[in-house]
Amino acid sequence: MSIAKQLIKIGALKLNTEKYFTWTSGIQSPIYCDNRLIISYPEVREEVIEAMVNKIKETYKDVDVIAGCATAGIPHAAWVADRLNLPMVYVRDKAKKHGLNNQIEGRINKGDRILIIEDLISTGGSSIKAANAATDAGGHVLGILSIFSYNMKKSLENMKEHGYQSDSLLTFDTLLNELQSKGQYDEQQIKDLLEWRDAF
Ligand SMILES: O=P(O)(O)OC[C@H]1O[C@H](OP(=O)(O)OP(=O)(O)O)[C@H](O)[C@@H]1O
Ligand SMILES: O=C(O)c1cc(=O)[nH]c(=O)[nH]1
Repeated sequence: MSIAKQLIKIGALKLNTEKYFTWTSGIQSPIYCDNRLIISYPEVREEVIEAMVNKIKETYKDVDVIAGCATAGIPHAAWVADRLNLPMVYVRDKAKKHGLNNQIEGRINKGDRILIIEDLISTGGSSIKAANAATDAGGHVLGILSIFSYNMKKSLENMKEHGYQSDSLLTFDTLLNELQSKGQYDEQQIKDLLEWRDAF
């Protein structure tokens, strides 16, 4: 089953046009995709890991270190790193205020080729912040691989501005097609959602 179908099946998609969701960027959105649910479904996470591993073998075969973007990217990074027998790190959104004051947990050696694993990209702000931290730590970021992207202009511009390649297993457009073909959302709802997304 496709990842779009799986996300719909496990109830990861929430639509509420009455009360908008607040995203991490502050954007108010009628839709929320909770990819965190994937960890509770072995068959879905297996599909995600396999798709990520295939993408890495095809596009990022020189990668040295898999980096999970905290928090929702961490489990996927761990499973992928394990499958590829590669070192792993994870990157917090900011440095800890106690202990070793680390932003990155795990070891990055100078020149390590790093792939950032993220569960979802809206504006791209979180994954770019993680990629910048990995670069500051001496790594060379090959790209950012996410499960899902809204494909907002904002994120595409942000990635370009920072010079990061970005790939997603699934985009908003494909997901909406799936929702429409299942008859879950009608044509007008799909049109409204696309218009809303295109405003960013
Ligand atoms: O592309 P962006 O605009 O940055 O938005 C996407 C980010 O938002 C969510 O994380 P959240 O901040 O909710 O934290 P979590 O991963 O700890 O759940 C998601 O997991 C991404 O990291
Ligand atoms: O941008 C976000 O914060 C965000 C959007 C979304 O659909 N799902 C999510 O987990 N975070």
